[in-house]
Amino acid sequence: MEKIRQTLRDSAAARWTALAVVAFTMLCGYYLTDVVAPLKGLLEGKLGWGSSDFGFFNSAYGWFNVFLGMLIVGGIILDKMGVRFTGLMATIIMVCGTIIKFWAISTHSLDGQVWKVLWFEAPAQVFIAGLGFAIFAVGVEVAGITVSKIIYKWFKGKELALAMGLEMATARLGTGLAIATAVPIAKAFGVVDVSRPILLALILLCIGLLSFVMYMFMDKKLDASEVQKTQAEMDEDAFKISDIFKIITNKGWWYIAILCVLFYSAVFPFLKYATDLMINKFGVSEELAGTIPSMLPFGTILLTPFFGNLYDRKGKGATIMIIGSLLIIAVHALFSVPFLHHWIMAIILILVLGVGFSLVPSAMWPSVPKIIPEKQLGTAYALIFWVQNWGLMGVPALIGWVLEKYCITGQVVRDGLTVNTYNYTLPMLIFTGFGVLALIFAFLLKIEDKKKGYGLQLPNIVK
Ligand SMILES: NCCCC[C@H](N)C(=O)NCC(=O)O
Repeated sequence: MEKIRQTLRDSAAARWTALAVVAFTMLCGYYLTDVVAPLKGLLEGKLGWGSSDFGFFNSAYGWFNVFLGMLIVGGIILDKMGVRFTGLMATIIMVCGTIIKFWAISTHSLDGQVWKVLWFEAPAQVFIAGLGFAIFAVGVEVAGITVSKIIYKWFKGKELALAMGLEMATARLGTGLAIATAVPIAKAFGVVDVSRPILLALILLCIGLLSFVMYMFMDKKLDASEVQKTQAEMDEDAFKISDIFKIITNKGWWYIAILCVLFYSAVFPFLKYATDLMINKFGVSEELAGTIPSMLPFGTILLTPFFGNLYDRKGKGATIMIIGSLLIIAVHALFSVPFLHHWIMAIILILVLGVGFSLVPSAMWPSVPKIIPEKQLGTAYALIFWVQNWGLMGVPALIGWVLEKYCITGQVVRDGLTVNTYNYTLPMLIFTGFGVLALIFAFLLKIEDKKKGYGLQLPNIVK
């Protein structure tokens, strides 16, 4: 009887260790991504950043990923050069971008300078910090698609959605820690220093880089344990530029990409303003304001793997995405109601948002390999991230602009610093609108799945 060949993938210890190592790198990346958001008030009071400066800085996340198409380039590099090269390149880029951002926030050499670049006028510090963030964002996004491909490599036909859910949960731990710790770290030792949390993030990222180097050894071992392909098979499997055309002419892929941009636009940009929302609408003190939004990522830490596991075993991926979108709509709509301003309500809504934010990603990312073949997977994920980055870039800037133009209600002195107060009804209605559109695309995806038989409603584990 022919013996079934075992590879390193078949060792549960090896594949879960590989997951833990790359997930830690993502945790470090997400910490830096979100560490500035809770500092909005301090940036306004200490460094003179207005809401539109803050929105402009946050939009830098997409400058290179979107306009220079760096994410797409990253996806192509991933499919051509493999996960080791691309992951290492991405983590080094993250570190470089963070060094620039840290310098911009900590230096006084840019004080008083205002630059005008294209249509945008902002303090030089905002531009340079944005430049660092934009470079970092290329790294963290390319790392994200690389890690998705790594997980697929180790977990296909096994606990794929659970593994992806656990990776996202670990990354969200980075977001939660960033939101909860940024203000206390900036205010530690009795001296307010907004660059201090960024320095901590930089140190974490260097450890994340080392962690990825460790993964590279595991990846080499995995490749060595698998059946070596013949030249003909390798040629057949090689990624071709024409594959991009195949991806973007796939209706199912478009539905996922559009659902992704709409859904994430209602969550990540919301998180950037959530601390400020807690202060302005729910009257929470600045010290504690980050605690409530930080419950969202912490809530998703258990639920994303839980729903991933459910998808692996029971299927119903498209339905999971529909329910998640419904929850997002309900939460943002309730956040926009002016008379619901008790902090307990804020906690309840954030927790429900956490459920919605666990449901959609736990089903969406593991569904991509059901629609797109493995050799195009890096590019397919990269293109989805690219579409998504339009939202991650545009929506924070839009909300910052809306706040400054239509929502200022007065000024207060907090910790000796004069800052604006805002009415968040309009921004929350905008977030609700994204949820409604996401729901429509979740339904369209379900219909397309029924037509094409992608198997989104089927379990991932092959028995
Ligand atoms: N604040 C981090 C933004 C990461 C965006 C990334 N493109 C992504 O969608 N990753 C999957 C996830 O659910 O975090």
